[in-house]
Amino acid sequence: MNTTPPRVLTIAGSDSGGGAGLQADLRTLFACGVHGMTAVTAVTVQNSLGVTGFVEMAPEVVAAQILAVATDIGVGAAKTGMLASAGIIEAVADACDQVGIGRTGTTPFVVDPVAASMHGDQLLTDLALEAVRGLLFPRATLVTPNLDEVRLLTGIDVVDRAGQREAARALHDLGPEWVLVKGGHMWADPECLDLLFDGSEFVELPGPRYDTKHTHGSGDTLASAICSRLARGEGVVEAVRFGKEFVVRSVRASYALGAGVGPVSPLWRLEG
Ligand SMILES: Nc1ncnc2c1ncn2[C@@H]1O[C@H](COP(=O)(O)OP(=O)(O)OP(=O)(O)O)[C@@H](O)[C@H]1O
Ligand SMILES: Cc1ncc(COP(=O)(O)O)c(N)n1
Repeated sequence: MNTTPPRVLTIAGSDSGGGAGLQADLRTLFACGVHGMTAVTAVTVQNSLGVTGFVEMAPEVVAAQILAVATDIGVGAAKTGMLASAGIIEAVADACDQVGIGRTGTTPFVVDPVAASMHGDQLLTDLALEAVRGLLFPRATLVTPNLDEVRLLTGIDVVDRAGQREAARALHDLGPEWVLVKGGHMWADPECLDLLFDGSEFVELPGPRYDTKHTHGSGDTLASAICSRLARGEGVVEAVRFGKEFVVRSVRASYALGAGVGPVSPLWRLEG
């Protein structure tokens, strides 16, 4: 009999182009040696040029998927991606409470507050932002906003490293245990510095900025790689260091796809 690997649940939307969303999560989790499970929130019509539409799942179906896998298979860590609406966020918060995911329980919970695609297509209604702040952030072990999401959530327009620290403090005040302010969108910075904060100590995670436009799915890849380590029982700092190294190598391995933006690739982990 083989040993059962660690299990991670992603609560996210489908990207028909296969570069982001739950497809990026599943391939990252696979490359990290983890059994991935999905609670599908929405199905997007998407390719390398952007998102042209989506349909949402009914909130009770999202909740039922979470309960089905958690009560049978078990969840070592969970993450959220595209959540689409306030109704889905309420259902996710309630289902997570029922099965011990997040700070009301013991299972690490990573909230990636996806608001729009990298092409600027909206993936969350304006009303749902308040639910992200009020219902998800206080339950999160770790939140991983990019700088556009930081602006939407806090009103802070981060343009330099001092602003990144100010934003980390403001986000921590919303209730998560840890905050990771990602620096991929700090375009003037020659590096991609991600900043981790637990309310008292800052941990800087420096990294190169590769000269490529093919970074679709980098946020999902980072959060999934982090979850693969949290599900093994690692601490947040160790898991985030692993995730950062993993995503850097995945950006380096990114490839062109279609006529637009290609995805980062976790496939480097499976080669050789
Ligand atoms: N060009 C790049 N070279 C190296 N690392 C990068 C690059 N762009 C982003 N990253 C890293 O990828 C991760 C995701 O960062 P980013 O700030 O772009 O988040 P995101 O907008 O949620 O990602 P995406 O929307 O592309 O899925 C971070 O660790 C960031 O530092
Ligand atoms: C279903 C889904 N989830 C998340 C993203 C964000 O990824 P990106 O910012 O790389 O477009 C996306 N485009 N689609």
